Amino acid sequence: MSKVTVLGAGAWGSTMAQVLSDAGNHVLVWGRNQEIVNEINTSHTNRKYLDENVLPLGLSATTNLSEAFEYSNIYVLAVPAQTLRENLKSWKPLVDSDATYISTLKGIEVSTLSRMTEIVHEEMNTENVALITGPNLATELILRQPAGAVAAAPTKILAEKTLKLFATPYYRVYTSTDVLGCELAGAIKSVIALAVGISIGMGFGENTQAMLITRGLNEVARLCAAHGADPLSAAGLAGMGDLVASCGSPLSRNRTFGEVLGRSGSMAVAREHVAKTVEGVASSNAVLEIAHRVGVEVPVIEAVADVVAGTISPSDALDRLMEITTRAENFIR
Ligand SMILES: NC(=O)C1=CN([C@@H]2O[C@H](COP(=O)(O)OP(=O)(O)OC[C@H]3O[C@@H](n4cnc5c(N)ncnc54)[C@H](O)[C@@H]3O)[C@@H](O)[C@H]2O)C=CC1
Ligand SMILES: O=C(CO)COP(=O)(O)O
Repeated sequence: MSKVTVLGAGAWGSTMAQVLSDAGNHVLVWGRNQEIVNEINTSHTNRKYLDENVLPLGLSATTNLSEAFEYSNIYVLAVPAQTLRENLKSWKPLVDSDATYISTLKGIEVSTLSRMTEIVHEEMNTENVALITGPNLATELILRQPAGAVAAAPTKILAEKTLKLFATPYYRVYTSTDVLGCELAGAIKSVIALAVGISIGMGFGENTQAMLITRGLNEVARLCAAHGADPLSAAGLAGMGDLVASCGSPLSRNRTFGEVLGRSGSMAVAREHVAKTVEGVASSNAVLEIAHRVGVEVPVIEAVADVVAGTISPSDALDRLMEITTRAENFIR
């Protein structure tokens, strides 16, 4: 049993806090919104993000950063990807120098093309950084529906430590030392879920979705291989697992955003409809640039990045995808 601080009181921070609490840890959640923090402490709910679900009664929350960082030296990060660096900079004077950081984020920083664990390395000057990722829709996990995840860290010891922190009878956590592959897979799935959503919004069915998911998986594997990561991470929970969950579920915010975008053709309408964290929108161009940097072709990701940028319509993007000359269907090439 450990003491753990969860940084972020949105859908995912609150869900991770419940899992950690169920796993027997003492958990304090930090959030910036006083009303939400009060609600967690008094009625044990977070209605804005998690409807009427009742959180563990032992779970408490604070807006006080000093209190949050004094509480423990295990910090679970659950803020949006694009704010992580500025958050870490402002938290730095308060953190324990021996702290362990566990990222739960699924995005790429637009301004630097950094992965989330790279940002923690850079800003906090530590190697003690793990991540937990996989097919984990908050709205299902908060109901304690059975789910699996992968805890990835640079060392087996840290990966095992992360597994032990999170594992519960309903949350099966596997380990990996392929941080790069697992993290890239998590960021890319957000983009592929947008592609699938767009196709649904355009009125297409399962065949189109299956093609986008499978070719999207291929893009994950090729990007992993080109970066020296294990391409087989693409076939695990972080890759295929998360693609199945996010692309297959109307609960995915990325898929839902894509659906509205595919139907309306308007980013403004989609933003209005899904006023939540939609990592694939912010990250699609960054993922594309990462691919271009290593010379990997990623047509599905490119189509999404162009639609999000407004340089091509959803239907022209799909036409473009369908016109690409097909080759042998190798998994990694
Ligand atoms: N919701 C889900 O099912 C899952 C989400 N994730 C990842 O978790 C991360 C967070 O997503 P969610 O919690 O779902 O989003 P959310 O939109 O539900 O909550 C985001 C939280 O971050 C806070 N926030 C926004 N800007 C901030 C800033 N500048 N500084 C500090 N806090 C700020 C918001 O107040 C809110 O509490 C994302 O990277 C997402 O991909 C990962 C797995 C599942
Ligand atoms: O990461 C998730 C599921 O694994 C959540 O997906 P969305 O961010 O698309 O809602």
